[in-house]
Amino acid sequence: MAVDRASQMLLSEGARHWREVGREMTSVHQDLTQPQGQNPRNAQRVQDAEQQCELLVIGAGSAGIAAAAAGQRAGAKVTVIERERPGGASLWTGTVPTKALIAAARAAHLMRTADRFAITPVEPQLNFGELMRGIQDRVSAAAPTEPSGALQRLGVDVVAGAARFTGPETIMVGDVSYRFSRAVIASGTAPAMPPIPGLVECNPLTVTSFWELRFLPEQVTLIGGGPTGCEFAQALARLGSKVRIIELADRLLPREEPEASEMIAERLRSEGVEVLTGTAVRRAISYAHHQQLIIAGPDGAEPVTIESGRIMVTAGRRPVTVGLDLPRAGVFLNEQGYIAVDDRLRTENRKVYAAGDAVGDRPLASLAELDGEIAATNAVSGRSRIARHELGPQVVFTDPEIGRIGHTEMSARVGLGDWLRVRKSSGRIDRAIAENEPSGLTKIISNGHGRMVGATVISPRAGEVITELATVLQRGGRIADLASVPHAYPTWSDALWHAAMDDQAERQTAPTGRTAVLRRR
Ligand SMILES: Cc1cc2nc3c(=O)[nH]c(=O)nc-3n(C[C@H](O)[C@H](O)[C@H](O)COP(=O)(O)OP(=O)(O)OC[C@H]3O[C@@H](n4cnc5c(N)ncnc54)[C@H](O)[C@@H]3O)c2cc1C
Ligand SMILES: NC(=O)c1ccc[n+]([C@@H]2O[C@H](COP(=O)([O-])OP(=O)(O)OC[C@H]3O[C@@H](n4cnc5c(N)ncnc54)[C@H](O)[C@@H]3O)[C@@H](O)[C@H]2O)c1
Repeated sequence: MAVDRASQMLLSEGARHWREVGREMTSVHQDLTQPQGQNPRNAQRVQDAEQQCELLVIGAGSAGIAAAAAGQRAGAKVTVIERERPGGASLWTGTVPTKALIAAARAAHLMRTADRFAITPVEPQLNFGELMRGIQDRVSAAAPTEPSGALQRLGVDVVAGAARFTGPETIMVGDVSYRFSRAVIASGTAPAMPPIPGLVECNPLTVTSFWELRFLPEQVTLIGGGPTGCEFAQALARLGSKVRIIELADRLLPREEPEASEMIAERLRSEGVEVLTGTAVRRAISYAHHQQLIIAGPDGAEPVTIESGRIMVTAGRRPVTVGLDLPRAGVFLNEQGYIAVDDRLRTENRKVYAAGDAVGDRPLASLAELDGEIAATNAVSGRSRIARHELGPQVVFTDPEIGRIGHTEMSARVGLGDWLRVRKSSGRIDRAIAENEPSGLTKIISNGHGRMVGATVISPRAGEVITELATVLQRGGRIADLASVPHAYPTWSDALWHAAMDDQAERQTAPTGRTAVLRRR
């Protein structure tokens, strides 16, 4: 069967095969969608039109692949429907290629700033086309190591095409109908396009189309200063573009600690990026050879017109639900437009679960994988596992990196109220001194029982450092535990240990016990 051939192809090793699978799937899909009579294979298809499957997964991104692997491990026969390429946004346009771009940009930055190590600095010569080809090679190389490796061994059926619900237990792909016992929707997100008049006519770049560029734009204006905007702003500036970043909120990275926003804005400015916060883009205008933006600053000043260079939209993501015909399945969206689920990831249709970015919350590849696994095991084995996203660390891969787990100070005050303790230290540890790195930040927020509820680390490799705290939080979050574990010296993780030790010392020396050192709000 053609679909089985596609599935067989998926089992084969290597990045090139992924592309071939994509092409093969496209042709399978074309076969399936051609009018009957033009293709004899369709006659057979229509005869056994309704396929039965135990667990049907829509989307083969991080969440879908994890769901399929977990479902198959739990004993179900799993079918995955994917309309583009298995791997999803994380592999092809998001997590993996951005980190490859950032690594190249960092090399350029080190060359330019080598004088801080008494090495003659040089202005790097960039071959952008070669860089982009190299990034694609690295993405392809990462493909077999994605969780899809598990699918390869487990023998999940993979069907190419776009899934659409036709009822509470049925979906269509092309003209083939599938009846499922359980389903997991893992359809992900796509770049959001803010409703700015004239923007679409300017054909702005997005994180999806960026990877098709063959020349580095001389000038780029990024609209949106979240993680994507900040990572791209720094990388593009380091590679040699003249970069401007416009953020609607009054600071970059508005979901992070204000100290993180400040440090990143300062660093970006020092590397030549123009940072405009509290700024609204009123209109975009496309001319034959250039583009302009009309922007309005925070102070109620008159709007001004600026030359934008190439525009890139990094203003967030929107869930991919159009075309799924969710109401036919009795699946509904929440107020933000994401698929509404309970904490066990079940939709209002008890047979249908949803996972990953499509359910909103915290759109991260690591959490999408966790979601996928939980949704599939709950669906197949009737368990009631809860997705605890607060235990998942997240990282903004700027330089310095910003690692966070759990609450920020602000969200802790709103969410937990009284008896918060905030321990801040500059991160001026021996490793930073040895490497001549400027100070960073370690901020640990704990409750009155000495248990951590959130932390932010700003330093080189903060992504590795923060992950240690996931284990601490999982085991109850006692800061005393963190302080009691020797940390290798001199490492960046040392900053955590110092912060924990300071916290312990302060608690013990508080003259009148708890109230003396805790701030009541
Ligand atoms: C620029 C950028 C950088 C990022 N960096 C990081 C990072 O450093 N760390 C991190 O943890 N996360 C990062 N992320 C987030 C991460 O990429 C996402 O959280 C992750 O991809 C979500 O996985 P998902 O499976 O939920 O959705 P997706 O990866 O979007 O997969 C959804 C899949 O469903 C398919 N699909 C949709 N509709 C249908 C349909 N009707 N029928 C069949 N198939 C369908 C799509 O084709 C797609 O393959 C980044 C994202 C971006 C954009
Ligand atoms: N390192 C990482 O883990 C990483 C990196 C990139 C993206 N991601 C994930 O992908 C998701 C999307 O990231 P993102 O940065 O694209 O989106 P985001 O929603 O996190 O940030 C978008 C930013 O754009 C701003 N914005 C929105 N409309 C605007 C407008 N009209 N003008 C100016 N600014 C505007 C918002 O205020 C916000 O700060 C994130 O939630 C994140 O989880 C993760």
